Amino acid sequence: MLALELSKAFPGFRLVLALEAAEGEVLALLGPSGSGKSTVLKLIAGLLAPEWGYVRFGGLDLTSLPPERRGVGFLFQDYALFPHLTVAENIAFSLVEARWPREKRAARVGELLERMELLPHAAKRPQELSGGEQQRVALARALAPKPRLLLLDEPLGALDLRLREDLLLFLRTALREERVTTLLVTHDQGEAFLLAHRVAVIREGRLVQVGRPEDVYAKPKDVWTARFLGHKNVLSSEESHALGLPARPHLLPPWALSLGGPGEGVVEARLFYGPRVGLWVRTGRARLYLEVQEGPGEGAPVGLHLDLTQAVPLEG
Ligand SMILES: Nc1ncnc2c1ncn2[C@@H]1O[C@H](COP(=O)(O)OP(=O)(O)OP(=O)(O)O)[C@@H](O)[C@H]1O
Repeated sequence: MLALELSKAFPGFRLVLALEAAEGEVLALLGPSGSGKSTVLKLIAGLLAPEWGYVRFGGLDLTSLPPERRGVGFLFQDYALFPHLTVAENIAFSLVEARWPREKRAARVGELLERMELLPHAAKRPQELSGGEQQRVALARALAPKPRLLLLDEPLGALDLRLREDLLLFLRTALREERVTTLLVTHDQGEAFLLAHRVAVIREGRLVQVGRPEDVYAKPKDVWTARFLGHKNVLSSEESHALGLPARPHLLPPWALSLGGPGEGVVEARLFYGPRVGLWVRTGRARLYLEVQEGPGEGAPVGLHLDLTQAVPLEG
């Protein structure tokens, strides 16, 4: 198990955080830019020293160990592959350093080349690879020495959208197959939801909420978290009251809205996303968003059915 309690201050910023992750768990640290996610990873890796606190992993206190003795693998945003080494040599690099015997090394590299679908590229140099392929090599290199704890900082950050999607599913399988305890930093809630067993939402150096993706999404703690997780129907106290809910902020989750009922709304915007259509509907009492497979055009009158029993009260 990974357990940590850490505090670190920079001018204008303070991190105070306690977290736990089970053996083999993928835990995502999800927060906006500047919330302190990378700082947490650096503290765990030993690249920064905390003001106070500890990092324990597998019954061992890592807090005072230098980075190289922590048994932690990491993949940071600006991963740099060694340009003069082949793909296979890049992956083997840390195994050579750690003095793995030749046969064991070859077997592990072969296993990772296969798992990462890099076999055809084994003898190439990094500059002959696409961005996505390079990213897979970097991941294989981080996994090679079988770290017990893996730290990933925006592992898909530098890639374009389509590559991100491909690699996302790939990474998901790799982490689960390797069963390595992983802390993953991202500002993208979709990425966190897909990759992680649990998500820790971080804001301004503090933990806001932690839980399974499904639970955090369905029951965000407060208005900020609901918005950050991508919810569109976050009602103010006034809007809640106008809809017949108690006068405090509420979330209407997507499953609380459907088309139908008396046509008291007007489609203000119709957003075509391909597999789905987003509709912003203005009613006399609120402006609400829902997604449907097909929907009426802008300006069309439309009925909205709201299931208010699904409304989630939010802290302000
Ligand atoms: N070495 C440093 N010296 C001073 N301030 C720092 C240092 N490192 C980070 N900070 C500040 O600490 C805060 C948190 O930074 P951090 O990099 O942890 O955020 P983040 O959530 O990882 O952001 P991003 O998603 O943009 O990488 C920021 O305000 C940043 O400016």
